[in-house]
Amino acid sequence: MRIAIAADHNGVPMKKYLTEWLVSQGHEVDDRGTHDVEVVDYPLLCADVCAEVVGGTAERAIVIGGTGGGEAIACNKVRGIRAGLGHSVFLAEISAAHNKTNVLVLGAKVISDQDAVEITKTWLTTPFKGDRHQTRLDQIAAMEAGF
Ligand SMILES: O=P(O)(O)OC[C@H]1O[C@@H](O)[C@H](O)[C@@H]1O
Repeated sequence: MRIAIAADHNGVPMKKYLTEWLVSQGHEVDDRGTHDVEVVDYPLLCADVCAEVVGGTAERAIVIGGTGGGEAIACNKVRGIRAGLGHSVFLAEISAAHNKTNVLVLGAKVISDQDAVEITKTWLTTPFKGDRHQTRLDQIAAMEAGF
């Protein structure tokens, strides 16, 4: 899978760890930064990777922040993006199965690097359930179009 990844200054080590794992699993990873601990503004990073997903150069994106809270808000402002916080394997499973998220948001201050791998593995491999969940996604898409 083609995956775009970004992290703010809080998530750089986790991004490196997760990217190495993703590549070891055969994924094509586009690392959009940031690359050091200098403080950056996460909305710009979110906009960048979300544009990749919406534009089709990446199938999915992963964004890592401190908690991920701000990143989730920012990503969900982009038309066509469904971003979900992945603070546990259960959340990641529901995020994929119910919400068909195309962006996974992680918090480097909330979970460990090893947790991030397990959460990402679940998110990438859990199929969308469709059915009533598709109805809700359609309703969300209609909201997005209307506002
Ligand atoms: O590290 P600072 O700049 O204080 O705060 C940024 C973090 O605040 C949260 O919304 C985000 O998860 C982001 O990573």
